[in-house]
Amino acid sequence: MSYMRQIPVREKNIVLIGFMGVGKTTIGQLVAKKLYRDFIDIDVEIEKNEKMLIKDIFSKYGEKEFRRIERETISDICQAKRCKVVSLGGGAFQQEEVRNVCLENCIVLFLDLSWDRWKERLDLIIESRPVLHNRTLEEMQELFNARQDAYSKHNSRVQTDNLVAEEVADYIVETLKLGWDIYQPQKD
Ligand SMILES: Nc1ncnc2c1ncn2[C@@H]1O[C@H](COP(=O)(O)OP(=O)(O)O)[C@@H](O)[C@H]1O
Ligand SMILES: O=C(O)C1=C[C@@H](OP(=O)(O)O)[C@@H](O)[C@H](O)C1
Ligand SMILES: [Mg+2]
Repeated sequence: MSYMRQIPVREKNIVLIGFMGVGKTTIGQLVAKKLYRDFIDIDVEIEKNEKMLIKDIFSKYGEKEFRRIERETISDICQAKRCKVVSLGGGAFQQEEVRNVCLENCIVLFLDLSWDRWKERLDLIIESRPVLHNRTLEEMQELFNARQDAYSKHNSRVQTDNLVAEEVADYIVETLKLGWDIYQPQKD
């Protein structure tokens, strides 16, 4: 086993994962403010670095290239930074390298939302999420279901169905402070 320097828990980045539209960006910002930490949204980092919107990266270079950029951005940030709150894009955790780097270096929180509640948010998010374009609702549900396996690798899960964003953020802060429900996921 390679030698790895342990990161003190209170310095670990807090990483939010979950399907697109569950609230990672909105809630990540709130959690960062409540914990007096900097907030990093991986999609915003990518847009800044590439000087392009995510949907334009998809249309110009394709999803495969977006995933490469996404993987490298997450890997760099999760290894180099401390004490941040980091929101990933909803597809990032499908990549094994992303899961490994996050679970080895950070506290990974899964924002869970039921399919029925998620459907109600579709109009809010569809325009800026190219992965949803040209898919029927049934196909979106298949994608939603197919991704749950990757999200099951986390250190804690927050069920968000009946909570507004502020309530989810408060719950996360309490969870972190009191060490509720923080566990190690099973290995792949
Ligand atoms: N807990 C919540 N309850 C209701 N609406 C929410 C909640 N969290 C986020 N939203 C709304 O859902 C949409 C998607 O949120 P966003 O933070 O961009 O999600 P993600 O980053 O996971 O794709 C936004 O319009 C946001 O205001
Ligand atoms: O789930 C996905 O494949 C994606 C989710 C988006 O982020 P959010 O989860 O923040 O919407 C963004 O990274 C990109 O549009 C692809
Ligand atoms: Mg987001």
